[in-house]
Amino acid sequence: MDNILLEVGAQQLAPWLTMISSAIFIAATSVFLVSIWTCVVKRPPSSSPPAARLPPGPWALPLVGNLHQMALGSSLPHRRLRDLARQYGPVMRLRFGEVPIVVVSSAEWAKLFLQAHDASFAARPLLPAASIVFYGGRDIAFAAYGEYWRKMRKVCDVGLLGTGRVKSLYPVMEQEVCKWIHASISRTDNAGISSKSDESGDPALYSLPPPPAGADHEPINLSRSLFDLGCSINSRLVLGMSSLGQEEVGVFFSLAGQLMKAMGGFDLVDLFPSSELLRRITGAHGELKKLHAALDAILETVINDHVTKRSAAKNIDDEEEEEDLVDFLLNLKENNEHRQSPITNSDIKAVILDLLMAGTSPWIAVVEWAMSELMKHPRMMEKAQKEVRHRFDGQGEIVDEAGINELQYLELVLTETLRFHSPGPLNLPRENQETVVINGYQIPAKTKVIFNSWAMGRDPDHWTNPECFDPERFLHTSTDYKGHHFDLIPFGAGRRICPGMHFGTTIVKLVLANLLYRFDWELPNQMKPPDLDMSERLGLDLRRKNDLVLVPIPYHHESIEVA
Ligand code: HEM
Repeated sequence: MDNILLEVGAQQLAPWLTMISSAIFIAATSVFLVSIWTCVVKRPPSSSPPAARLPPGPWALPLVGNLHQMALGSSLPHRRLRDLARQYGPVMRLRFGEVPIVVVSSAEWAKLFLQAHDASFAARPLLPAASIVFYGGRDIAFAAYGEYWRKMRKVCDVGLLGTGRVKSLYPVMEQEVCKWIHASISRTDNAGISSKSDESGDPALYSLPPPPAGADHEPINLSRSLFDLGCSINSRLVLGMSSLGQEEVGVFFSLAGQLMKAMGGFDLVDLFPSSELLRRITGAHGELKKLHAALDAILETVINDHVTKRSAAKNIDDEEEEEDLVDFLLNLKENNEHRQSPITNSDIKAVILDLLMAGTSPWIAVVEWAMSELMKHPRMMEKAQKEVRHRFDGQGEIVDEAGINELQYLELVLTETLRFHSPGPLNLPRENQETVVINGYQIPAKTKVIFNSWAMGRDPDHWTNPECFDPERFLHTSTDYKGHHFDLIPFGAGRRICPGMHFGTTIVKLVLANLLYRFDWELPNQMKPPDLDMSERLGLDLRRKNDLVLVPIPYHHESIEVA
């Protein structure tokens, strides 16, 4: 019955249903045709894409911009910027005073900026303080992207990597590390160190006397001691062939240390670089200028000494005279004398200061952090020591360059330290000369672009347990720090990648290998590994907040003597 009624009803409704479905069909077809017309016929030509927008970012106050957000909480800038990026995204817009800033915090975006658009971001903003220290940006790091920068960068690529006429630097490093171990760690002074390289010209091999019997195991301040080592290596590489006495060299490095501190400090003028008034009222950078003038005078002496020695060597036709970095720069100056843009003494001084500053502090930070992590993780310390001792024991060699490059676990420790404690957590900023559009975001010309390599190294989308120090995470991956894997860019990437990467990692491994080979290490005052404080402080580099103080206990090898 119900079925008959339904059937009758359906028959009566049929014409209506037909009419309704026809109407729906006509309406749908019209909508479809109209939308096609709008999309295809009325659509603006493809050469004018939808207007690009600025990257997202927190709201900014009129004068200070986003400074107040940076001041919130007690965390350091790289941590605060990571927290803000979690809210606003991996490419984020900020403004500090009058300086527009974009912060890049993910590997995907870093790859777009530093690979796909590398040429557009190959310049650096010349910060007012850097302009004073580096003679208006005549160094490498702050030089305008162009011919001069290319020429000076070769100083690093050729001079520091030891090719060309400049002697390989490894024997110098090895010698200085060896002396340092005696003077600062074993405290046996330099007595007994003999350098066979002086006699034979071979890469340096040294014999060490055994540590004094019954010597007390006193704690040493490894952080300060590493600074001394940095000074003596630099002194050999840069000032070594000048007539400066020990005292003058000491003054030079003390001034350089103060200059670095002053550069790392906060200055209002950096936030309003266009304000001449502010510059005058605050007497901006007074301290920096004074320190710089004192260093300038010493560097001028160093250059003059080199010039005198070179002309004396020419007179006696001494082809074999050893060259150092200053000679290399003086050669460059002589070769460019008749060109349109000759190289001046100020240029040479700028590059020397650059290499002293960029080239010392970061590797010291890496050694400090690596030793701290190994002290916190005794199992890792044991593994690293076993490897070094196995490789070098009884072979008559003391951690030579070929040997340290075979230390696989040490390389893993180094890589993990660079991931977990990127010494320059915000790298060095870049700047674009023209407006660039990347993935729909507009980056206006003259934006300061910051790469938070520290945040990328701890990005949970890329790393398992990112907050754990675990060297073995790199055991079965091809990921390295050389600028091809954008989740790990402690040396930057692209054309302005750090030119001292090889030099820096070599010295870190050399120092660590020596420390692990020759000593067992303890924390002072019966401190337990979990109690070791790992707080950070950010100056020019990310360092330990408190100096690392450790007790070295000489390890008695069966054979330390060089055969
Ligand atoms: C562990 C040690 C080091 C770390 C972590 C480090 C890190 C960096 C970073 C992040 C940059 C910026 C790269 C970019 O913009 O993409 C840089 C640039 C630079 N570094 Fe290093 N660096 C180290 C050691 C050294 C050493 C030993 C030297 C020289 C002796 C050096 C000289 C320079 C110079 C001259 C630049 C500027 C390059 C340019 O603008 O073309 N660095 N470094």
